[in-house]
Amino acid sequence: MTSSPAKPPPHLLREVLRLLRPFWQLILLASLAGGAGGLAMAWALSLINGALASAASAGMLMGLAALCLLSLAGQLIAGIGNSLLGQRIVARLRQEVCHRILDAPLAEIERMKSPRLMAVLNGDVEKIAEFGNHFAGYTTALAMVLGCLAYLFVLSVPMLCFGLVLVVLGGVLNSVAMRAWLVRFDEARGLEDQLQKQYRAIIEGAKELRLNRPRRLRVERQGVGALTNRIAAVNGRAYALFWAVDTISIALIFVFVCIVLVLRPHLGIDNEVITGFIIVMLFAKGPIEELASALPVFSQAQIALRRISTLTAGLAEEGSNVAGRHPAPPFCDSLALQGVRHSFAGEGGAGGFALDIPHLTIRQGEITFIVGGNGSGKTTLIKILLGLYRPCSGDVLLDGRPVSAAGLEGYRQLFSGVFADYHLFDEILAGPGGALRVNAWLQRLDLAGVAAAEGGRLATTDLSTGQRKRLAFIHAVLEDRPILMFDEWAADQDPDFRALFYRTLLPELRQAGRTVIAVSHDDRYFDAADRIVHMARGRVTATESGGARVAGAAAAPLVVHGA
Ligand SMILES: Nc1ncnc2c1ncn2[C@@H]1O[C@H](COP(=O)(O)OP(=O)(O)OP(=O)(O)O)[C@@H](O)[C@H]1O
Repeated sequence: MTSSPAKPPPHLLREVLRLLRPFWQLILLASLAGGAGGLAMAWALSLINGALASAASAGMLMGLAALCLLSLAGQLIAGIGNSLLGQRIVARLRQEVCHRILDAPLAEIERMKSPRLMAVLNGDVEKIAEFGNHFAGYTTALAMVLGCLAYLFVLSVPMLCFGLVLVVLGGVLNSVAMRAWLVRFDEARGLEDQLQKQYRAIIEGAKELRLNRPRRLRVERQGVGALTNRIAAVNGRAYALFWAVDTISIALIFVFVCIVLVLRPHLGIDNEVITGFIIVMLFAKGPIEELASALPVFSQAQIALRRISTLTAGLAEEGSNVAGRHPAPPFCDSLALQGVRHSFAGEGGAGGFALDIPHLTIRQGEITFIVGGNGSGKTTLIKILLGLYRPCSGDVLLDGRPVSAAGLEGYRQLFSGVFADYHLFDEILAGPGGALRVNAWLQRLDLAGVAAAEGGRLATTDLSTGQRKRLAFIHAVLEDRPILMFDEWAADQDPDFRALFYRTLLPELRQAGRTVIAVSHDDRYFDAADRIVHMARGRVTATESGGARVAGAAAAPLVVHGA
């Protein structure tokens, strides 16, 4: 079972072009409309300038009205087109990031840690959404500025040169400043990753923080307080720089207007050209300011896009095509691990962990318990058996045949279960007769009074810990998969439900032809298993038959491995 390795992060420009490519028709339409609007506006400015210099004729006024209409229509179409474009790109980006997270091997998601993933989903994607929301305004402003330059070109080449010098000066100034504020925004973004951890602590640690005042003060002052202040200071410096550059850019416009006025007698350029230049400069001030205000948002979007590309490139793909059909393969005889080794590297001086299973068989239609001390590797073994972790070496065998990478998605469809750190979905995916079956199970597990189900959706999942776990059991059973896995399911059930689980539910599942793999510490009920796999320090130390098939079945002897 192999996955394609993580790729190096793509070049930013290539990434932007890749995102834009599917929308080229919309981009073309919006650009043409924006360009036409900008040119019409430039032409209208020239008519206004002409009308100021001489009396306006009726034809000129009609032409001016037509050009204004054309300019407005161009702006409208470009605005709507670019808004749609911005929104579609953001939607595509959101879908892509979610897809990459869903498609990545579980081990990588666990390695990335949820605060980092949440920071990308909530922070970076939203930063790009913010840029996307203003995208139409920026492109309209750009069309206006280009239209103004076009008018200057028609008006007089020296005036165009003045305009271009102004644009180049402003551009150089902004790009130098942009480099400085990119560094600051990047630093702030790094701090935001740490802030996500603190957010998680104040939400998930709500109980502990209310009980422990010194810890709460630590989180509040040294965690959230210190981090938010540092982010504010770093972002504040970046924005101060932006406003300084913005003010200088606007001042440049006035300086150029003054220079032209002062030099007018020496330039030998007639008055109409000079007034045209001044009108254009003052008109272009608004769009130029709008474009300048785009730069910090653009810088932040650039950082966000780089982070998203680095994250998604860092996530290897399993290559599972979930859109295709992946029926579960038949399961007739056994699941087995053959020569499986898997290891976790230790972090910060910790020793790491290695699982080493030369051979292990789980028989179809049996109840197998996996038992052992904390940290002995039971959950890791389960994740390998269910195809969630790919072992570093060795094979997972289904009915004696190795599960290939291509068959992995189908193989996983053989299982449902309740993990120790399960997630309770509020929609129950039960097949035909779903509602009736859900209600019957709710009755049976004493949940009918607290958790009603309507249209396959649970009215509430705000229940006690044990009740939530029973709901998770209902989810797992109603998925009708041939193999069910329970990781310490009964640990938080009361004695009655614990007994129901081991003495009634598990035997019923086996009776119905299901295979059950359960991690358990309940040695009182070990006799409920057909087979017990003992683990210690990442190895299977013994397998023995339980007492489940009592009534005359000769208990197989304890087989001690590696003794
Ligand atoms: N994602 C991971 N990254 C690094 N180490 C891990 C990871 N998951 C588990 N480990 C390490 O592997 C070892 C075995 O963990 P595992 O969860 O399989 O034990 P377990 O037998 O299920 O324990 P418990 O009975 O406490 O649930 C532990 O020492 C743990 O620190």
